[in-house]
Amino acid sequence: MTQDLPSPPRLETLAADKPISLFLDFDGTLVDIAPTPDAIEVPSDLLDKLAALAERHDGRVALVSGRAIDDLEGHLGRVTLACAGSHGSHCRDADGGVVGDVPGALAEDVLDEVSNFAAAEGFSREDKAHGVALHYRSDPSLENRGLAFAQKLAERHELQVKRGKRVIELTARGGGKADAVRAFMETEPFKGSHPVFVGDDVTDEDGMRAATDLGGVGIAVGERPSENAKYALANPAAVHQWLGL
Ligand SMILES: O=P(O)(O)OC[C@H]1O[C@H](O[C@H]2O[C@H](CO)[C@@H](O)[C@H](O)[C@H]2O)[C@H](O)[C@@H](O)[C@@H]1O
Repeated sequence: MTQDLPSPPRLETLAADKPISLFLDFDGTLVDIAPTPDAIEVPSDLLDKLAALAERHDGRVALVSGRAIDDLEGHLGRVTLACAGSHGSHCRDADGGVVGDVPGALAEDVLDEVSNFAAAEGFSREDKAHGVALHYRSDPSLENRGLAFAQKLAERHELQVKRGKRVIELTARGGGKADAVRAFMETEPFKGSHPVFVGDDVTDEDGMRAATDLGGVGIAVGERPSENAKYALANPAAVHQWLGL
């Protein structure tokens, strides 16, 4: 780990004087980064362990992922925790009820343009209910071309561009991991607790900032220097250990 941040106190210590909520990113935080989105290795008991963690914290655990919720469920099974997909565009409570506002899907002509560009330039495309991602892990030299394309398209269609690990994404404006944290924190069982956001990527900075603003902390995972984290953990294995999964 290259960043100069201390390890967090033990989870039990952090939760000793005040109720905390755990907001957990998925890729790079709970599972290791893999060559393609579908190649991740997800322990078969991960969801059960997360459910047990949620039970220990009276339901105050939420997954906050860039992936669409359907995609997460394809890897984990039916998620019975609070959950935010597509970078916080779609938030669901533990009973499946919608939390906060949900933006619409991207317009067909935008999706067609992204699809044509991806096919012509060698990106791998990931469609989501509330956005679309262009992956270039197999050829990092595509980054600048992908970014220029996404920025122009975002300007023309009033969308936002999100950056991640070897991925460029387009989503509707508004929404994000900060909004997801804030929306959950206004509802039970999160209300009145101190949010702890754990994540590894650029989009997680928003979640960490929101958690800090609301009296909690951010925990960065891995080597990427973080502007908003107070603590750091080396990798997903260290996250599992810290969470007691
Ligand atoms: O917010 P997250 O849960 O961390 O999701 C971020 C993106 O994760 C996935 O892409 C990343 O992980 C892939 C598997 O390790 C990797 O192949 C890819 O290069 C990474 O960018 C996911 O596919 C995206 O939809 C998420 O936005």
